Amino acid sequence: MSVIAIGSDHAGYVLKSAVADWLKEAGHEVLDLGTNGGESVDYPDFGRAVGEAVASGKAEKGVVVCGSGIGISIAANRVKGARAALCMNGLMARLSRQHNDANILALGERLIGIETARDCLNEFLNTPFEGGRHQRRVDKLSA
Ligand SMILES: O=C(CO)[C@H](O)[C@H](O)[C@H](O)COP(=O)(O)O
Repeated sequence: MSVIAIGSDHAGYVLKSAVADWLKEAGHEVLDLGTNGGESVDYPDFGRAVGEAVASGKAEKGVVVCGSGIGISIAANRVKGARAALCMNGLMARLSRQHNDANILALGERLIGIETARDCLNEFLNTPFEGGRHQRRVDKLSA
């Protein structure tokens, strides 16, 4: 199985812990880049850490979580090579893989329920990129 980097701020810590458990259950190696508790921290630090782990190849994919998922997805996407997709349901996560070859899933702990988060993770991990016309567009993102 693959190495998956995870990171969150304080507002995403509980969901990040659940994500870590789900990933381990599925046989993945988890690279947990923090935060490690509920004390207030800044999401840019953790979004960047996960973005760098994925862009450098240290991890195959990543998952980032904050309260809304917005701030930490912005932070991850500032790293060249990171394609973080903020998803609110399984269909968004599936499309982020099929069309965008997303390599980081962003979730908002304060906005989605635990089962929806699990659906998002399953779609993100198990859906292949479709390539074809989408490859040309992803190449433009990288250029
Ligand atoms: O970046 C965010 C909002 O776009 C995240 O939801 C943060 O987790 C949130 O801003 C943290 O808020 P807090 O009031 O400091 O807990």
